[in-house]
Amino acid sequence: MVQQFENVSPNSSSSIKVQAMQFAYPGQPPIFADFSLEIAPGSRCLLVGANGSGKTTLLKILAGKHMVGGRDVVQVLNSSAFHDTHLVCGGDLAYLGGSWSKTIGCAGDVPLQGDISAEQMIFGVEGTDPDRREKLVELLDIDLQWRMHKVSDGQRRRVQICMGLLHPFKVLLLDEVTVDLDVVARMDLLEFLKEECDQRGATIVYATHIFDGLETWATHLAYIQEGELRRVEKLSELHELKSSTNLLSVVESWLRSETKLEKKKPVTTTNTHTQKSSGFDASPFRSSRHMAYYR
Ligand SMILES: Nc1ncnc2c1ncn2[C@@H]1O[C@H](COP(=O)(O)OP(=O)(O)OP(=O)(O)O)[C@@H](O)[C@H]1O
Repeated sequence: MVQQFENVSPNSSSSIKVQAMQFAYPGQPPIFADFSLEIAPGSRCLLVGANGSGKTTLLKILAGKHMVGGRDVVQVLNSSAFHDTHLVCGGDLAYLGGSWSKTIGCAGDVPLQGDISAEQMIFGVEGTDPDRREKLVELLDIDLQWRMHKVSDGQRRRVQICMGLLHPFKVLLLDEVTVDLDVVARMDLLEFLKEECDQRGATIVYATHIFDGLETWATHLAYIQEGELRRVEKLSELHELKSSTNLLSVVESWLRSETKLEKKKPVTTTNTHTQKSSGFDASPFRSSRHMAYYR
């Protein structure tokens, strides 16, 4: 069944449309078996779930980094996320995830670092509007003289974010990129992204474990458990949020109840089974979800 945000009128086209998607990494059981989701233009959707639940995999699929099914299965802006390369090449679809390494290459086992300035990185992106570039450099408080191999993790992250936002995207996929930012940079960036949605109708999907300040920022929330879409709702209609102090405690209670369900399983089995399960349960390798911690 397709889950759709309630503010999408039947006639409006979705920015993102996933229909009955199946996906597995080679040699692995499927992460997504029958996954459907629609996101309306202008939405700021938080993607939440436990470590290993499939958030990064979903964002990468939406970003066209994995080929999944036919052309109709994963659609972004009415085009195939994987097949229609103009989406990414033209800048309409932007993905910001992962973190930059200081290493730009290696000679045998020896890592090599290049001496490149922030200015060279940012001005190296062609076809950008100088006013937008200046606004982003100022917003992210970037010193164009920074040498990229000498800056801090947060400073390097600012340059990465700046480059990713230079083109006025229509759909932006964010995979926990604010993690290294200080609180001022993070709040300023969130405000900028909100304006992009409100003023230009851009759509943002943001996977995160940090919920500070997001109660008023996000319009929607999608919750994934082990590749299954458990909830997708307007934030203003999330009934748990009305009786909880904040989003963090709502998501915490969801994830804690996942753990409780799993821990209950061995209790219902026979003694022999229980003993085996207990031994396995004590192992750090007991499930892919827990394996996520060791990556
Ligand atoms: N390249 C890969 N090959 C095989 N399995 C993978 C690969 N990448 C991720 N997985 C597995 O896919 C599942 C989903 O991983 P994914 O990275 O999408 O989770 P996540 O929700 O983003 O987790 P986190 O919150 O830790 O970032 C996990 O079980 C993970 O071990």
